Amino acid sequence: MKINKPKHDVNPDLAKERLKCNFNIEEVTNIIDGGKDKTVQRKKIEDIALNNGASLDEVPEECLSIKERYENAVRKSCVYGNLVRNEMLEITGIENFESPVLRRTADAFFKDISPFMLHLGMFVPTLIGQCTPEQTAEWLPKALDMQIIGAYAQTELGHGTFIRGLETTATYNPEKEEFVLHSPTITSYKWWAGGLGKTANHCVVMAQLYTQGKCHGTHLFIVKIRDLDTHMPLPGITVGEIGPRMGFSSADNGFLRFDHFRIPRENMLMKHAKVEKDGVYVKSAKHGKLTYGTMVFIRVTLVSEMSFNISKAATIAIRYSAVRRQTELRPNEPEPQILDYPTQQHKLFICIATAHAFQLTSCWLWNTFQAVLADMKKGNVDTLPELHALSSCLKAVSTSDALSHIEQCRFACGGHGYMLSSNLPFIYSFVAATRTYEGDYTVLLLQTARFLVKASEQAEAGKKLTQTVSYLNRTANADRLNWDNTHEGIIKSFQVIAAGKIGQCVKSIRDRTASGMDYEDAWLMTTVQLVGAAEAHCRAVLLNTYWSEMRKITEASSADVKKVMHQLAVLYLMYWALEKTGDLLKYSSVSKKDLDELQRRYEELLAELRPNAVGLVDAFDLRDEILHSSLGSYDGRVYERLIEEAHKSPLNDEPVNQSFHKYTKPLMLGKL
Ligand SMILES: CCCCCCCC/C=C\CCCCCCCCCCCC(=O)SCCNC(=O)CCNC(=O)[C@H](O)C(C)(C)COP(=O)(O)OP(=O)(O)OC[C@H]1O[C@@H](n2cnc3c(N)ncnc32)[C@H](O)[C@@H]1OP(=O)(O)O
Ligand SMILES: Cc1cc2nc3c(=O)[nH]c(=O)nc-3n(C[C@H](O)[C@H](O)[C@H](O)COP(=O)(O)OP(=O)(O)OC[C@H]3O[C@@H](n4cnc5c(N)ncnc54)[C@H](O)[C@@H]3O)c2cc1C
Repeated sequence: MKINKPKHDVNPDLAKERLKCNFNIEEVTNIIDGGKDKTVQRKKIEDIALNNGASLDEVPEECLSIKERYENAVRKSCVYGNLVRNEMLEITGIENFESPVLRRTADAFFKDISPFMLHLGMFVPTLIGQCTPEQTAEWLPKALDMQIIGAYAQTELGHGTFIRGLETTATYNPEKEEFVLHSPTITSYKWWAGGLGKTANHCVVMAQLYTQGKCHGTHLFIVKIRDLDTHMPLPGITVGEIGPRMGFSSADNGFLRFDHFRIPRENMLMKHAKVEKDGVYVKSAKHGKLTYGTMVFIRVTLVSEMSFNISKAATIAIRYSAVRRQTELRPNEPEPQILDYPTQQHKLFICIATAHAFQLTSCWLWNTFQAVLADMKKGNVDTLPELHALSSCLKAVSTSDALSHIEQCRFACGGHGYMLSSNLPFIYSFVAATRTYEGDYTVLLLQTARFLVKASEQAEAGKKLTQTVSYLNRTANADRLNWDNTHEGIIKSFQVIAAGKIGQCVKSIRDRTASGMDYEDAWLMTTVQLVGAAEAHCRAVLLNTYWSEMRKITEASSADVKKVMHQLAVLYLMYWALEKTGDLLKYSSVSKKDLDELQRRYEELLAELRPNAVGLVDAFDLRDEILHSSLGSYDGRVYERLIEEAHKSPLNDEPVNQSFHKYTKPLMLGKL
């Protein structure tokens, strides 16, 4: 594999690490990309970006003012958008406009985020999923060609989670064949939509549909909000940016208020329901939640997005840990590389394993999603509830785990990890938002819990369950599992933990209703347990999927690659078994001796993986221009880069800042 040659000598410690690596890095890269041809395609697309000015910021993004950051991000988005439409989509195929490769390449342009991300990320998928064929023909080519730029405006100031509580109204007027969009209250302001504030000229709006005097619940509408020539907001539209946030600093999350704003009838997205010219409401969907389709799609894609973000953080922290030396272990001996500390390995190797676990699970989830779409095309919506339950918990757990692993990577880099130039704070604040957006962590786990409680009751009634919950059929009446210290044994024990927790929830709800509580209150009182049960189910799914997909995908691999991929998966199983010892003690016959043995094996495994650590992150094949990190670049010139970045601080533009003469000196002289 052609590695982009570093311009400088590689740090000697990092160079030695690469010599220690005992597996074929390229083979692992191919596995991560999904095949050799995919690696070639990815590199070709990355080359297009890198040869066309990506990563060329004279002043680092973080040193710019809010306005400058936004303007710079728009400039780069236009260069990038143009490359996407003219060159990159030709390689991926237009149907793969959401390809992870495009997403990954975007990072070569944006350290933070593109104000156009939601255009490709949510606006286009909504058009694809929610339009009739005629509407698709009208809107999609314009959107893909970026003749129109869109946002997804669902959340309001008063409601994000509870979609049915949204207050924006779309009232049909049959005389004019128009909908009137209106924001009746302060809490009905649309709030948060990415790109809505200043960038978008169109948006998809979720609003309560009224026709013939009746409310039919939330539906989607496409709305032009700005003049395409002047970009001025249209009369009846108040639109702006919501203000600085923890991250997303180069984008324009927006607010939007409608004042009796009129749109043609044809602008209701009518794939699943429509309003006839005379105002008659017709529902064609066989499932009530198909208008939520874009959210399911994004939840599915976020699992792979989390894999990518953990792999970036792990690459930075592991390369840095190979370069950094700290603390004398024995007098007069050189200070060890911090990567030699088992505590450091404990923080970091799980990140490599998790990146693989999420990548393989995301491919499996994507295939499941495609199968459900195919079912729905044939009119069968029976598989949707399982997909909703699965995508909800995997979105919740993958974003939450990614966040805590990325924070560990930052801790692992000590003070330098706190520097924006390390890129870890950017990665962290980007991922922090994913735990909330597209469905809050707790809320989504409670969605999964609804499905699990029903499944558990069906298992109790002797019904055969679908694949991801079929373990409930086997474990419904199991009390404590006999501990079996094999890999399959660990996976089974997680299924027993999940089944036990779900069973306990069902019991709590029944006990509470039996003592006179109504079902809603009994459910509410049990929600802390229900969240735990859904998380446990998700862990069982993740462990099982990672293990079985890893075995499948490495079947034809070389012995060394097989070995190291196997070691990572075992590490993942052991890490989580040790994290959940309380649950294991409760739901299996595991003994203190078994757990001590597991801990010993885990520590040995860390040592076994140690020589391959740098090779494993090199296999993620993240070019420096995508990584944007003073600590994580391929050549390991950590200290030189930290100094170079420090010199870029605008505060170093002059030797004395004017504030000295204005304020400090008068203070020193008692003249203030
Ligand atoms: C040009 C250059 C550009 C450069 C760009 C770079 C390239 C980029 C390329 C790609 C980028 C990809 C990255 C994408 C990044 C995306 C960023 C996204 C940003 C964030 C966007 C948002 O956040 S949008 C807003 C999202 N909002 C939410 O998620 C809200 C969460 N709430 C809900 O989903 C629901 O309200 C609820 C599920 C919590 C409850 O719903 P509701 O109250 O209506 O229903 P019930 O509780 O009564 O449930 C009824 C019944 O229905 C079931 N159900 C609920 N939802 C679904 C569903 N979606 N599908 C199927 N079934 C569902 C529910 O479980 C109940 O079932 P029962 O059988 O009755 O139990
Ligand atoms: C960076 C970012 C970008 C975003 N982009 C967009 C966008 O492009 N378009 C868009 O429409 N939206 C967007 N959002 C909004 C996002 O989807 C919502 O913030 C998210 O769905 C959570 O809703 P909320 O803010 O109303 O939180 P709330 O629902 O108010 O949550 C607050 C707390 O209450 C708890 N809670 C709420 N309901 C329940 C319940 N039923 N049971 C138990 N606990 C509950 C939650 O767990 C949480 O702890 C974005 C948000 C962020 C942060």
